[in-house]
Amino acid sequence: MSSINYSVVVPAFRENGNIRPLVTRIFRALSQVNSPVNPNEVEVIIVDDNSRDGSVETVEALRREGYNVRIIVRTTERGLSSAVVRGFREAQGDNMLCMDADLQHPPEYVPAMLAALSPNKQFVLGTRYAKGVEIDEGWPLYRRVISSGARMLALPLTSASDPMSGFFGIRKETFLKARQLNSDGFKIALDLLVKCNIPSEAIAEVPFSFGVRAEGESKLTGKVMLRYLEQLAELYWYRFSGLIVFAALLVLVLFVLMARALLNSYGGLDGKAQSKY
Ligand SMILES: Nc1nc2c(ncn2[C@@H]2O[C@H](COP(=O)(O)OP(=O)(O)O[C@H]3O[C@H](CO)[C@@H](O)[C@H](O)[C@@H]3O)[C@@H](O)[C@H]2O)c(=O)[nH]1
Ligand SMILES: [Mg+2]
Repeated sequence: MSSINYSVVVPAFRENGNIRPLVTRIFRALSQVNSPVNPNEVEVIIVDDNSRDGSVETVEALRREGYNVRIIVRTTERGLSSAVVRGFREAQGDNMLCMDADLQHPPEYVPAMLAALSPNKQFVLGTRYAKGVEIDEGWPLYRRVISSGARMLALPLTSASDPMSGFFGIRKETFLKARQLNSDGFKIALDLLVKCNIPSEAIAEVPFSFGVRAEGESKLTGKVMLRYLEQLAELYWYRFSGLIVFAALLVLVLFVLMARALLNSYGGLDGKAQSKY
């Protein structure tokens, strides 16, 4: 039986410069005396979309040095969310974490994030909006505005304080229950929270200080933001369609009742007094 209990999944596109510091820092953090998680029970899975920038060679070198890391290279698919889903499907651990490659999610929080998962806490969310943590001053104002807007729009869907952080974990048993996942765009955490129907008491939150990208460039484009709005519309329908249909039926019934009352007041529906108008 595999002794791997924890899988850290990292979607990566053109992140070669960040992979070595990411992996070495994750395992260094796990090897600290106070780490709640045994590093020998952890695997790291990089899901790369055929970057061809030396990422494969970097991972091979790390493996030779003894780090439990592997890389999946996808050649026919692209996108952050679908890369995460692929990594989760291939993960051996019952406890799975998703984090970015660019060190904006500091690897030093990985032990606490992994340890927060348990049968009672099926989901863990790294949150940037809590006491004692901060967002790096170098993170641009326009990104802060977009992030706040995106967060507000998601408020009716989940009680989680920062479903947009991109730093989150889920238990495999819950992930396997997800139906109709939307693997487009960047917001896989929000999709999982809604589609797995995770109650607020099953969500653990771990405050973390959000950094700036170490190397390379962000892949968040206008198209990705548009996809987010489409995804929100789908999630609102998913969660509230019953309510929307009920409200529509209620309006229809009220309309019919009002129409009947109106017709009655003009002489009834029995045709005694035909309309003069
Ligand atoms: N495999 C794969 N990985 C991708 C792709 N696009 C992005 N990634 C990887 O996904 C991670 C996040 O991408 P960034 O380009 O760094 O995105 P960001 O603008 O910093 O946004 C991140 O932070 C936001 C928090 O403000 C998060 O909301 C967002 O989900 C993401 O985590 C990085 O490791 C990046 O390489 C893709 O098409 N394919
Ligand atoms: Mg980033």
